[in-house]
Amino acid sequence: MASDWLERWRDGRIGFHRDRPHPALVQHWPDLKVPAGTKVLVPLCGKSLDMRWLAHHGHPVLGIELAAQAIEEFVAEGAEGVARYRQDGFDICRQGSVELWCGDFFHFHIEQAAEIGAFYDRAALIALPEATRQRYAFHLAQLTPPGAQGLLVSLTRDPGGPPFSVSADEVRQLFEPNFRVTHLGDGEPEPSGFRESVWALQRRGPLTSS
Ligand SMILES: C[S@@+](CC[C@H](N)C(=O)[O-])C[C@H]1O[C@@H](n2cnc3c(N)ncnc32)[C@H](O)[C@@H]1O
Repeated sequence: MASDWLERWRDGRIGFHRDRPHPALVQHWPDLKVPAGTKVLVPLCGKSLDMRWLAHHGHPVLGIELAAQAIEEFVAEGAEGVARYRQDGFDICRQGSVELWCGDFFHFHIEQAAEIGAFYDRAALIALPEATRQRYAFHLAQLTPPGAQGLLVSLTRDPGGPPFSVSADEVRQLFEPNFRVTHLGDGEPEPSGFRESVWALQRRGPLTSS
């Protein structure tokens, strides 16, 4: 629920945040061969430094995040000036080539996504309960044009969450209707019982709802 996430940010319970770019991004993004200049959608972006890594590698970034606090912390930790504006009900902060839309990912629609050509999901799918994950996969498909490439960092764990455990079968079942799905590998099991899995997704067309 939205209020739970806002509370987590307020209380500093953001164990998911990493203080350096995610190794799976650094390792696998170059293999996707997404041309520099392609705008990357980062759903449920938090204040992830992965966005700065993508920007540094020539990609305009569009992050969407519920918590204004996360966005303020992101821009406060950056060196460049910040432009602020409002569009279609979202408050937007732009810093360099990173624009951060504050609001609900499910309220972000195709008209606003016109220039998006790629996407990056680390800890977005797995932040959502099972019933919402189907909606997420379909919404992501609606926002991305045929041919768009993306990287997904998912996770399995003992029951509980968030983060929620999303099996390989579920990743395929969620995304295969609208994406070509390739399993790139699994991380080492962590002492916490978490184990990440990394996937390349490529948007097919046209859109299928099941
Ligand atoms: C597990 S964190 C991951 C953040 C980031 N991707 C990272 O790797 O650090 C999930 C984030 O999604 C945000 N969030 C949850 N539901 C959302 C929604 N419906 N729309 C936008 N952001 C959402 C939360 O506030 C939280 O910052």
